[in-house]
This record gives sequence, structure tokens and C-alpha cells, in this order.
Amino acid sequence: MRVIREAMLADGRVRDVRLDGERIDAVGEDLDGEAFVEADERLLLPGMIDAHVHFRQPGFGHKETWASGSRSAAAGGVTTVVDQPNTDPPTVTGEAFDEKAEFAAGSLVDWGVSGGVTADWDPDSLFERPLFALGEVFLADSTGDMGIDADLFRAACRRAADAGVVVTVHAEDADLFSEDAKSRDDADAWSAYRAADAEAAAVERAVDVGSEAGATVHIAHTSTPEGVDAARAGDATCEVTPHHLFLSREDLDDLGTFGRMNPPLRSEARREALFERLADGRVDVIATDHAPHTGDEKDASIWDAPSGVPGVETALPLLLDAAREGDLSYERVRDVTAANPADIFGLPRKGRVEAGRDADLVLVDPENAREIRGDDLHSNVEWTPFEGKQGVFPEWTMVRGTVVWDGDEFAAFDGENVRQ
Ligand SMILES: NC(=O)N[C@@H](CC(=O)O)C(=O)O
Ligand SMILES: [Zn+2]
Ligand SMILES: [Zn+2]
Repeated sequence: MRVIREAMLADGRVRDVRLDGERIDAVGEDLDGEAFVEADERLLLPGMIDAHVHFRQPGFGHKETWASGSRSAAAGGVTTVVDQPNTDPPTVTGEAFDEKAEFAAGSLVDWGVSGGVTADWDPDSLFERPLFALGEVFLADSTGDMGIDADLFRAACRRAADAGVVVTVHAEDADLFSEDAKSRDDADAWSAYRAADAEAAAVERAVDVGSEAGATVHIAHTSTPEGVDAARAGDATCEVTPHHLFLSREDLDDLGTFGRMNPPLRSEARREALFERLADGRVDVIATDHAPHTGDEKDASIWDAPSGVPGVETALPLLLDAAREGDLSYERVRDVTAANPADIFGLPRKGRVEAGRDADLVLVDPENAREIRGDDLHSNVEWTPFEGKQGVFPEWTMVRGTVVWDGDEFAAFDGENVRQ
């Protein structure tokens, strides 16, 4: 059996990790076996589970494909991705799920597909499929215009509760958007329009409706400290994106319409308060909301540009750089990128460097930071909102025992549905 020798784990222990095919066989000292990698105390982490990506197929393959999106994931240390339902057709029927699953079969990393909710969804056929989660359920319109009303949300929560499936929620309350901002045409107008207060109000409603229905609620891309606090107060889990942790309204002068996304960038004070909640354990999950649009599409007025930014390849590198700077512990990085999403979404084989789990692993030299450049990334869209920031990228990424990215090239590998 192959052994990764003397790897530093997130908690600081130096251990050998022995692999048996697709699984981790043992974690210990001086393990027998054939040396596969001398880690020399470089950091070995469980691969990131990115519970929120938009890989765009079927329907929008000019923005991203499962092939390009999953290569980008692998190069960023992500070993499992979960796709969202705002494709064409939207993933709101069993048949649409099957159509997307055929595209997903071309993924280089393991994957899940969530089912969505619209007025013409078909819950009976949808819940027959191996859904990763129900969601993201859009309480306000975003890309794809899948916003739904309160009654349908309640009904959807009941169905999810019956099926034992987690509901993931895009929580913004459009009634609280600030119409005044519509007279402006600068990039910051989007942040003024989709006001910060509109998030916590929607989170509160979502956790109330969810608990009444007996559903387990997870708040997607929580962008404000008030939103995180409301989720915790209501016993919901929450995820936060890298863009809301590493960018704020102050960056919009540079980003222009490329910095438009939902929920939008917030004030620097809110960004700092969000980061504090990441560092101290109040944030459960980091997920990217990787939402690529082409440069041509983004190059429009603030009211016409589509919402969303890519991020699947830069999330772990940005977090590892924050850890290198001492702003975050490696244990927190491990928990929010792997251990917690595995627990919240029920993936017993993923998320930890532990005997019996899948060998989904990332090796990094924690001091080796480099500049993030859109040109170096592997998404189909050749831009990043994090251009010029520092990132610590993986030396290699392994999915179920196969090195799918060796820092230079991708292997041929078939990712599998984590729900099957
Ligand atoms: N976040 C975004 O601004 N856009 C997402 C949709 C979404 O997650 O709301 C997209 O699919 O483009
Ligand atoms: Zn969303
Ligand atoms: Zn999304």
C-alpha cells in the first residue's frame, strides 16, 4: 500500500497516511508500505467540499462546462462540488435532474446535484432522485429568475422534511430592497439596492418557516454578520463565500460591474465582522457560489450586467493564505472547507483525513504563496475578482486515491455522485 510520509495535519501533528486504493487505510507513525510521497512536514488537508457551485450545464456551456469547472475545482484543492439548479432547464423535475447528471458524469471531481423549486416544479419525480439538497431555494430573484413566494417556500420545506433532505436558501427579501438606488449607475449602486437588512430579515423568515415545517435549513452565501447571527439564533447552519470575506464595497471602484453578485458586496466593517465569525467558529461552511459569466457579459451597465463571480479555484488558496498570515487557524480552514460540510450534508466518507474515509486529499506547502492571476486559472471565464491577491495553491489534489491535478496537468478521472 502507498504511504504519504510525514505529513503535517491541520492540527499540527506529523503523521504518515497510508492509502488502500480509493480509501485512507491508516493514519499513524512509521507506517509500513511503499513511500508514495515524502511530505516533509508539508500540510495535508482533506479536499474541499464546495457545497455551492454553478457549473452552468445544461444550458449555459459558453460560461462554464462541467469539464472546465471541475478542472478549476481540482486545481484549487476542491474534491467534491455541488451544483445549483438555475440551469436550462432548471433542475426542478426528475427528468431535468437526470439530464444534468449526464453532464456531471464528465466531472473530474466527485459531485452532487441539488434540486430546485419553481412554481412548475415536480416534487414527486424530483424527490425520487438522489438529491444532494433541496436548493438553493431563491427567496429573491437572482441569475435564472427562480424567486418563489412564501407559500411555495413553506410547501417546499414540508416536502424536504418528509424526504429528510436539507434545504439550502438564498435569503434576501426583495421587499426590503432600496428602490432609491435605482437612480444611480455606479457599481456600488447594486450594494445599496440589495440592502444588507434584506438578508437578516429573510434568514429569520427562512428559519421560522423551516422549523415549523420540521426541515433542516442551511443558509447559502450569508453575506452579513447579522445574517450569520440570525442563522445561528434559529438553529440553521450557514455558509459564507470567499468574496464576502476578502472583498468589500471599497473594492467596487476597481471591480466595477465585475463585482456585481447576489447577495452583493458589503461595507468594510461588515466584511471584518464576517471574518471574525469565520475565525472564531460561528461560520459553519465556506462555499464559493462559483457563478461564472463571461467578461463580455459582465462588461455592461450595473443594471444590465449578470450577477455572479467565479471562485472555485481560489477559495482554499485564499483561506490558506489567511492562515499563513495568522488570521485563521488551519483547523478552522479544515473544518469550514471539509469536516463541517461533510457533517451537515451527511457525507460519512468525505471531509476528514481518517482511516476508512475516501482518500480525497490536498498537499500544500503552507509558506508558498503566489499572486492570483485570472490567466493562470482553469475556469472557462478568464477573470477573477481576486486578481493580484495572494493564494497558497495545492501542490497536488487527489480524489479517491487518484492524483487528478499534479500542479501542472490533470489526470483522466471520472468523478462520482456522492449520493450514490
Ligand atoms: N450569486 C450570484 O450572483 N449569481 C448566481 C446565482 C445565485 O447564487 O444567486 C448565478 O448563478 O449566477
Ligand atoms: Zn444565490
Ligand atoms: Zn448560487
